[in-house]
Amino acid sequence: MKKVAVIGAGSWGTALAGLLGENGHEVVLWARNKRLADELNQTRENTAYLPGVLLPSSVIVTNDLKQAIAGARFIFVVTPSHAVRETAVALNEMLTGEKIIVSAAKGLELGTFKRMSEVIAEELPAYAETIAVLSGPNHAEEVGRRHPTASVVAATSQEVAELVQDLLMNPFFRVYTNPDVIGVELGGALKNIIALGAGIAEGLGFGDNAKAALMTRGLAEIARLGMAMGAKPLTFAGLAGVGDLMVTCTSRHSRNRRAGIMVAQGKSVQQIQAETNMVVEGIRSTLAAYKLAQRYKIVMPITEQTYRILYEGKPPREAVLELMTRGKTHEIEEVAVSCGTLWQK
Ligand SMILES: NC(=O)c1ccc[n+]([C@@H]2O[C@H](COP(=O)([O-])OP(=O)(O)OC[C@H]3O[C@@H](n4cnc5c(N)ncnc54)[C@H](O)[C@@H]3O)[C@@H](O)[C@H]2O)c1
Ligand SMILES: O=P(O)(O)OC[C@H](O)CO
Repeated sequence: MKKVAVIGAGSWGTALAGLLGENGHEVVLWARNKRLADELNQTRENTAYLPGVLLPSSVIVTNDLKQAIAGARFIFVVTPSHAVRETAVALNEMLTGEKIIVSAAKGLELGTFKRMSEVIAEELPAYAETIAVLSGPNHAEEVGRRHPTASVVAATSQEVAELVQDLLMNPFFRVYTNPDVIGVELGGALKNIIALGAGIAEGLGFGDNAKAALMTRGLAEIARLGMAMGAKPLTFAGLAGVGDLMVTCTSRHSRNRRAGIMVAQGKSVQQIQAETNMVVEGIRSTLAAYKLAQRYKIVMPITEQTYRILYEGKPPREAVLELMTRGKTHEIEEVAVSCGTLWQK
């Protein structure tokens, strides 16, 4: 049994706290909102973020960060990505002793365009070597209901990755390790952009062909940017790459896909954010990836069109037409580029 703190009581933090509690660990879940913490302690159900799932009685919920991390060997950071830096800053004043920090947020920081593990390492330099990243096709709604799920833990230290793997593994949650932290994090952040696109296509009334094309060509551009940023191409063929891309583009649970449908219905980013209490990470990631593509001089047509729809008000049908009528290109050569062999070209 290990002491674990889970920071963030949204859908994913709540599901992870439940999973860790069921695995027999001593878990404290931190909720920003005291009312939510009190309600969770009493009813065990997070009606706002994970209705229908009951937390095991072993999980304690608090809105006192110091209490949450007291004695914890493992700290899961599960806030939305835009709150990860402020969370790490707050933790920095409190952390002492050996800790493993697990980043479970899927996004890129606006302005710096840093990955979440980079943000955490910057604010918690003493723990830079013991940061792990958790990613993969993992909807909280299904993990909370013990549906068979596979996930991946990335860390530069194999020992750290295996400690987190051992903590999480159980008969319904299977965890793999991967040393490619950059690839695992970028796969999780960039797939949300393609999910927005898949939702837009769905909202426009297009069918499965369009979605399959978006997913496949989306993966090619994720891999292109990822490799330019130092990721290993094969990671994108794994759970944090194609696995997460498939689930987020097709699942009824996907917030990014649902937001894309709303975009196709003519709603603005502001309207969508006002209408949902849940984070839609792809909205910020689209802006970050669009800027990163310029910085690394990578062609990312789907990301670019998604950016133009979200941030410049381009009509979605115009964006689709532009994607479909781009200059001719060669799939195999591009796949080879995605796989690294022609990367120097
Ligand atoms: N929901 C999933 O299935 C899932 C799965 C894997 C990864 N993730 C990732 O986990 C992260 C959290 O997502 P979620 O689905 O749990 O979010 P959510 O939308 O369900 O809940 C967000 C939570 O964050 C809190 N929050 C908002 N702003 C905050 C701030 N400034 N400081 C602290 N807390 C704040 C909210 O009060 C709420 O409890 C995201 O990066 C998401 O991509 C989610
Ligand atoms: O599918 P979304 O957009 O809800 O994102 C949630 C997780 O990243 C799925 O693994």
